[in-house]
Amino acid sequence: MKSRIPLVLLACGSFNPITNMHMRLFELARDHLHQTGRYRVIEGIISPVNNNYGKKGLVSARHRIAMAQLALETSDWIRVDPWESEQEKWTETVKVLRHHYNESLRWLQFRKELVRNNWPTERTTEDFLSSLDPVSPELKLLCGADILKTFSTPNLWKEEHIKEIVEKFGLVCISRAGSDPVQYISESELLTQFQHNIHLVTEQIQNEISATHIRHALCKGLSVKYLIPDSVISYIKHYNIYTEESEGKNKGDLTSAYESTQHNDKHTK
Ligand SMILES: O=P(O)(O)OP(=O)(O)OP(=O)(O)OC[C@H]1O[C@@H](n2cnc3c(O)ncnc32)[C@H](O)[C@@H]1O
Ligand SMILES: NC(=O)c1ccc[n+]([C@@H]2O[C@H](COP(=O)(O)O)[C@@H](O)[C@H]2O)c1
Ligand SMILES: [Mg+2]
Repeated sequence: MKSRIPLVLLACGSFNPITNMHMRLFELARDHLHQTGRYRVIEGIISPVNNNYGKKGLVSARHRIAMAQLALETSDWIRVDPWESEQEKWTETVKVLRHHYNESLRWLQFRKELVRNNWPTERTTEDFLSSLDPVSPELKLLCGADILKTFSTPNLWKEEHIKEIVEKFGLVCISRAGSDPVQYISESELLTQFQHNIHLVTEQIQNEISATHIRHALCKGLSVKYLIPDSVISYIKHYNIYTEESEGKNKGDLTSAYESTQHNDKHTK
């Protein structure tokens, strides 16, 4: 395992709320990447989208992050990162990838400094030194197949961003009911060109868990037990998060966040 490329998986999305399937995406991706014999997955990061994303029914990032933290208490390798949600506005996904990539390089630099300065002397055992991986980790975007479909939605993703995602970073895409990733790739010249950097993973135990279904069930007072962790159910009940009122939030027009970014870009050039 040591000679393999260290790899970090980043999943972007609403996580409104986090579901068991969101966490399974990481387990499926890690198994698949390990089976290639080339990678060693070292970390998983969940990045809940900014409040300004403008998606229908999107509740505050404060709650979405707290719920993800509770859900991830049972994982020793996946964590939630608030950076994206703390920005002033919605951040395009490629910029979130760039941020986390730079962070992983900074962390690597920091660890190299530790070794160079021979710190901590008491723990500078063979074991400790060998745990300081000198190889830069790769960072890949982890998503469900529905995201691949949105790449062809007019005005939603910039062409150069899709190119950077599939060329520089790479994609791990998990199958999802109703989505045909092989078809989306064949229909896109760009995705076809970089398909060697797109890992398609099939979930054999099919299900149709979606956060929208969970929210709708909660609004109707129906049980969501065994679809999301008990700790998250308790949190939702405690703060009465998903109600008809919360479902009515925003117009659900996803291009509005994108258009405001375009507008700002024009004015900062
Ligand atoms: O209904 P919405 O609110 O859209 O919620 P969702 O379940 O699709 O969840 P997110 O949008 O927060 O998705 C975050 C990521 O998880 C993926 N994902 C969520 N549920 C999935 C499932 O059941 N199978 C495969 N991918 C899934 C999705 O494609 C995104 O890449
Ligand atoms: N141009 C872009 O970078 C772009 C466009 C649309 C959605 N996204 C991201 O994809 C994810 C989609 O999440 P939802 O499925 O919850 O809408 C979000 O993290 C969002 O920020 C990115
Ligand atoms: Mg979704």
